[in-house]
Amino acid sequence: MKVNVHEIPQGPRSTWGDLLRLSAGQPRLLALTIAATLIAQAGMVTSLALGAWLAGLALTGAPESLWQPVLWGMLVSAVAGAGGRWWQAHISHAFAFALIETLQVGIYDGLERAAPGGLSDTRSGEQANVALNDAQALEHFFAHTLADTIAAVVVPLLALLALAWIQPWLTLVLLPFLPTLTSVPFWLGERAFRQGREMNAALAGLNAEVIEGIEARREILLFNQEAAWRARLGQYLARLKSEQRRYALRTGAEQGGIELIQSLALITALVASAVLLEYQALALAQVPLSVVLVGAALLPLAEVARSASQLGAVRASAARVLALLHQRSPIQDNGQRLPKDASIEFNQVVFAHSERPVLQGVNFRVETGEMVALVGPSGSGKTTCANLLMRFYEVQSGTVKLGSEDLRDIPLSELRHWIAWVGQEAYLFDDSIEGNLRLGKPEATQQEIEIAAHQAQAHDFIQALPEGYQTRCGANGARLSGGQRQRIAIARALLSQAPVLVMDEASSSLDADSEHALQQALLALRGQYTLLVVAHRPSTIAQADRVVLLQDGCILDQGSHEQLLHRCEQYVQLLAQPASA
Ligand SMILES: Nc1ncnc2c1ncn2[C@@H]1O[C@H](COP(=O)(O)OP(=O)(O)OP(=O)(O)O)[C@@H](O)[C@H]1O
Repeated sequence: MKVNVHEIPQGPRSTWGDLLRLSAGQPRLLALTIAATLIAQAGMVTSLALGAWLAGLALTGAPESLWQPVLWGMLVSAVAGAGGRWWQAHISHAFAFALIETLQVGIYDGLERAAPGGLSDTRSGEQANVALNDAQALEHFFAHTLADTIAAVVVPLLALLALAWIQPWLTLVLLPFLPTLTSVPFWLGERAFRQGREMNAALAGLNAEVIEGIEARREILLFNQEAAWRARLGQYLARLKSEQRRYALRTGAEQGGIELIQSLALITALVASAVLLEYQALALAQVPLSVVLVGAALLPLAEVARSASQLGAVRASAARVLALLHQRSPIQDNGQRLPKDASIEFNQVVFAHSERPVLQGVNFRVETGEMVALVGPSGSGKTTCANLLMRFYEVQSGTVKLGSEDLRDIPLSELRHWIAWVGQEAYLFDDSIEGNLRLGKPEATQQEIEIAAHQAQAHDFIQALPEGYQTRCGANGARLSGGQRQRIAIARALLSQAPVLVMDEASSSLDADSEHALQQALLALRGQYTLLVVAHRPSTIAQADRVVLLQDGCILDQGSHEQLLHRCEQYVQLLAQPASA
């Protein structure tokens, strides 16, 4: 049985509860982990207890016939303990990895639900930190802390019962120390959580800074900012160091407290044994065994208390992972209807980014098979229209329709089948060109791939590359030119066979060949697809059946290129500005 991570209840009170519920999703592995931990601890304690018992008997002249069976008993239980320890290492990690796998899937689902709007304020390095470091921090909790805690209840309990059977006073003198010992991590529990949270935040900030520095290394070099970047890294490192120091000081104080209580308990038990010996309430032969049982009652608890003093960081990691698991999608996906055709309609669309108005009552239509160019000054809201059509964001009022159906009534997966999107900076994976194209249709035949590449005017340049379709693109297509990247992105979109193509034309300048090839590609697609192009180049705009001119989030005019040239002064001015249309 696997727990659905989305069903885990929300709220700060339930961090540990949520982790326990998650653990219960793997009952077999959890039971085996506990069993292995118990065998490991019981084997070790039994072996020591038998040795101590034999030593006690030897003090009073035990019969030699006992030696051999007891030695065998010690050997068997020591081997069982060692086997249990080996099995525990194996099974506890299998248990932890099964849970981490569930969590990782939940984390990626959460990141996907939040993308691309919900996490725009979170740096990718911080998101990576949750997906990798925080999830791994929980591995330690599942693999070690959980089963050890359960064993730390069972083994000391059995040891105390055995001690009570030998001499009840020894159990009684130990009793007050046990809850005191286990309560140490709770004394500063909230502080540990706060410190863990700050330490994780500092680490995530450092990760984000390093990743941003790697991504922007060209800009850092070009603007001579290496020293400034190193100084920023230094600040993040200093913050991390100070948080780690604070965390280590508190952990150290807690561990010192644990050592002290453990020593006091041991001293009390030894003094009590001496007094009981004095008053002949304890036989000399029982002393070694009692000492071992006192250790068996104290040590597992002290061990768990010691590892619990490290749980602040684990709880902080858990809180971040759980927050991501509970991340709600800003987009509701409960539509049931299918588009009737490939037409697009914006009807009185209003949209704001964090209360900053972007679109203010936008109306326009794109008929099936028509090519419409969305133009306007930078920041006028063109890309936002494309994002709303892809339902990356939700309109605040008005409607966006595809095939006469409100987008909110169409299942998202269906919408993605109907609309293919080519962004300004479409991401290419560090895979072969063919691998990148297959993202559009994983099961595509070589012939389908080549037809799409032909349509996107990409086939010839791909063939000319040393390894053709098997050429690696480099991280984010670094080995290709801007024009080549965009043509591969178009081919990938065409391969998906969606009848609507939304293209955010690259605003950066392209070389003449690439520009010509892109124009040819668009010409070839005209009439076959419904094309909505966020256009920046006069050559693209001139190809469109109609042009929609946006300014400050409103439609200023719409009509054919020629009509606007004749009647709209702002349109003429916009076209006159180089690469800003
Ligand atoms: N994630 C965001 N958060 C806040 N504001 C945003 C966000 N994305 C865009 N904006 C703002 O919304 C407005 C419209 O942006 P949009 O990208 O739609 O403009 P555009 O017309 O496509 O510009 P360009 O031609 O420069 O790409 C701009 O003022 C921009 O600053």
